[in-house]
Amino acid sequence: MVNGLSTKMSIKIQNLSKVYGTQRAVDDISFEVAKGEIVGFLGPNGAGKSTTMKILTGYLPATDGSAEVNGFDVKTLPMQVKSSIGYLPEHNPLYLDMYVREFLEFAGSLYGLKGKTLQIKVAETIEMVGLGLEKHKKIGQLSKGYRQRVGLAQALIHNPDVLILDEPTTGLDPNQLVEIRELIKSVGRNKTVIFSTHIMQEVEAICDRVVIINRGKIVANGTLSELKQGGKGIEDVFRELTA
Ligand SMILES: Nc1ncnc2c1ncn2[C@@H]1O[C@H](COP(=O)(O)OP(=O)(O)OP(=O)(O)O)[C@@H](O)[C@H]1O
Repeated sequence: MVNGLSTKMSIKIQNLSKVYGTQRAVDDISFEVAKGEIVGFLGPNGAGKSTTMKILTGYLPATDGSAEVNGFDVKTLPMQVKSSIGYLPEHNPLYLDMYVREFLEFAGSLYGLKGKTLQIKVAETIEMVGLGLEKHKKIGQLSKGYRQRVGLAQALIHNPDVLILDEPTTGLDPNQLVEIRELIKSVGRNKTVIFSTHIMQEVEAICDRVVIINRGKIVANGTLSELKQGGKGIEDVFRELTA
């Protein structure tokens, strides 16, 4: 049992590889994320985190191996995978000219929500991510932290079981950082979350477990206490494994 939920696997990656030209960006990796877990996906720049996440979300095809979300294979059942996940990409592409509410209505409509159900879902999600005071603004008028909230809202609009967040707190000021972290933690109470980050305190604050990737290979997979055995800090562990 993890977080009181069953240990059914929400994410299952087996012998996954991605080759770009001559570069093996992801090299035969395997790991699983159980239902209800919050897993930190760590690794230095260029380690293969975004590539793995893009394969999981169906944005990129794998070269080899398999990836499943909620039991659905990303290659053979991409639509089921897309409706099971909420994805916040690293460079959170938003339509700056759209109003917050308008954008979220658009995002919800892509998942087949319409009419009253769509309106209710948009209103609930705006409240959930704390966008209430900013909801009448255009996205281009929002601060970076609030744009991230819009990104999280579009990831949550269809109430997915699994959240895949690629560096959700990069570039935020310390106040926004704490707020977005709290938000991830609270929405993660009843969802499976995998998120990448370079901030080690974040890992300590949010994660049940950590997977570390280096040069396309998994170099660690365990709970924080397992990785920190011997009294080491998570930063030391990270540096030793990825130097
Ligand atoms: N479309 C692409 N074409 C060619 N090479 C790519 C492409 N996308 C990523 N790469 C390369 O694959 C490797 C892994 O990149 P990826 O973006 O997955 O790393 P990352 O761990 O997310 O890095 P960061 O922490 O900097 O975001 C890098 O060497 C990168 O240059």
